Amino acid sequence: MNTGFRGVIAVDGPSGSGKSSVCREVARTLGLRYLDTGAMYRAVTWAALDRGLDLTDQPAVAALSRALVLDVATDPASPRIAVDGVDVTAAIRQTRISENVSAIATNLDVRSDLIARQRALIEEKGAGIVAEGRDITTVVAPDADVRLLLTADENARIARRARELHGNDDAASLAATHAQIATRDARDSTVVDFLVAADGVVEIDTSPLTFEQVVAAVLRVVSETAGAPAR
Ligand SMILES: Nc1ncnc2c1ncn2[C@@H]1O[C@H](COP(=O)(O)OP(=O)(O)OP(=O)(O)O)[C@@H](O)[C@H]1O
Ligand SMILES: Nc1ccn([C@H]2C[C@H](O)[C@@H](COP(=O)(O)O)O2)c(=O)n1
Repeated sequence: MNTGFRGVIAVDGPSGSGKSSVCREVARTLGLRYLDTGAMYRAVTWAALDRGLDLTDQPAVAALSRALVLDVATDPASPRIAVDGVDVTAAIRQTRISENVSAIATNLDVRSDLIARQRALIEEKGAGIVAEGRDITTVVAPDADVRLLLTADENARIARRARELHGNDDAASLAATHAQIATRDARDSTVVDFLVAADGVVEIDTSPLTFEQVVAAVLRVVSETAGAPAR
């Protein structure tokens, strides 16, 4: 479906709320670009580990971030990211990156650098985009045409991630996933608020909804606030 909507859709939410999967599908449906800002924090983490940096050395990590060439491809059918010419799309999903990315995401100088890059990507080409992360509705693109917060209760988020990572949501998988998600969200929320909707941001609680229902709910909000027809 290509509706003619060419605006900016900003989406935030905690880990496992469904941002990436839902936003990719919404972008595909509306014929928009798709920006996964979390992938950019992960790419800087990959580079810092690759260079053997101490992640707590904030000035050194920020200097590295500013020096990196980040190529971000925003086709929702195949979102990719490269660091200094190395495609790290798969590598940034490794557990070692998930375990270390909060050290980078809480580095305020890295945030300034990546926020500037994200704004440039959002404005690029004059084409519309769905951008998702933790601070898109509040900091990166507070003037977006559509602003959404996807939430889900912690149990739902942990079960989703356990099924994705371990193929099931038995007790052992839930316990392993709980530690990862809760620790990361707690650290990340020290620098940005992605748990409470800011003024003007529409919250969708995805806990009781299927993936398809969430996509439909987002398209409905887009239609209501920006005039693109819902499917
Ligand atoms: N409504 C839903 N019901 C069940 N599973 C879902 C739903 N939405 C997404 N999922 C699944 O939950 C998992 C987590 O979704 P996704 O990666 O999109 O979350 P996220 O908010 O982007 O998390 P993160 O910020 O950690 O990357 C994926 O396996 C996805 O397919
Ligand atoms: N705009 C953003 C996007 C992401 N982060 C942080 C939060 C996570 O720890 C990390 C990776 O994000 P994910 O791929 O899990 O969505 O980056 C952030 O602080 N701000």
